[in-house]
Amino acid sequence: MRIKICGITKPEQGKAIASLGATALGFICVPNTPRYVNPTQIRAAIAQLPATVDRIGVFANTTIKDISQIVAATKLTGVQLHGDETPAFCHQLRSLLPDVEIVKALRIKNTEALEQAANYTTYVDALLLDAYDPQQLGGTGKTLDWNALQQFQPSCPWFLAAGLTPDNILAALTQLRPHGIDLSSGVERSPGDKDLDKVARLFEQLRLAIAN
Ligand SMILES: O=C(O)c1ccccc1N[C@@H]1O[C@H](COP(=O)(O)O)[C@@H](O)[C@H]1O
Repeated sequence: MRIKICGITKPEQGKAIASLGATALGFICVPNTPRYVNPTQIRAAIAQLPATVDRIGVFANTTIKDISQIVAATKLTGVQLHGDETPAFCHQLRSLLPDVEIVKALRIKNTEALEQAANYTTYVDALLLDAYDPQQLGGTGKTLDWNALQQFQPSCPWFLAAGLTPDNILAALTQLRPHGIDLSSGVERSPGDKDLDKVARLFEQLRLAIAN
């Protein structure tokens, strides 16, 4: 299973989280949000990472030009689209950046929102399910109704996000079998300041999940 820790702002924390076992790190490229990092900060963090760790930039409601410039400047391996990007936008982005992983986040307000998934699967590498919040695009710490996701089986890989923590990850994974998980606020002291003890506890819990 892929394990993505998102909202990295400090290079030394990114390095430590990668060595604890994260397969992907996420960098928030959405200006005016609390975990925002600019391309210089992303480059500094990526310089500390082994090449095997995926580096995903999180964007929302911006232009293809903006995304492609930041990808070129930072060598991100993937982009997560966390706003209202359409399937056509994903298709266009994929044509321009064929070697970059595209993850479309769906912010789930109700069960109908899950039906959008099928419109994206042809154009993206993976989907990501996050919670809907009227004020914040992401990093809300709100959980999804895992029971309502039991039938969610898109034709592409998917990540479960939304309020996952070391304390609830086992419960989530007993109900669902996503291809990946994504955590941000659940392993933090404050926005953008990751708590390495919480990250270590997450990996202990995941080892338990694999053993059972
Ligand atoms: O984390 C942010 O600040 C953020 C800002 C804008 C778009 C997305 C953002 N974060 C994403 O939110 C989810 C879940 O976060 P949490 O675990 O509930 O705190 C995660 O995919 C982040 O990439």
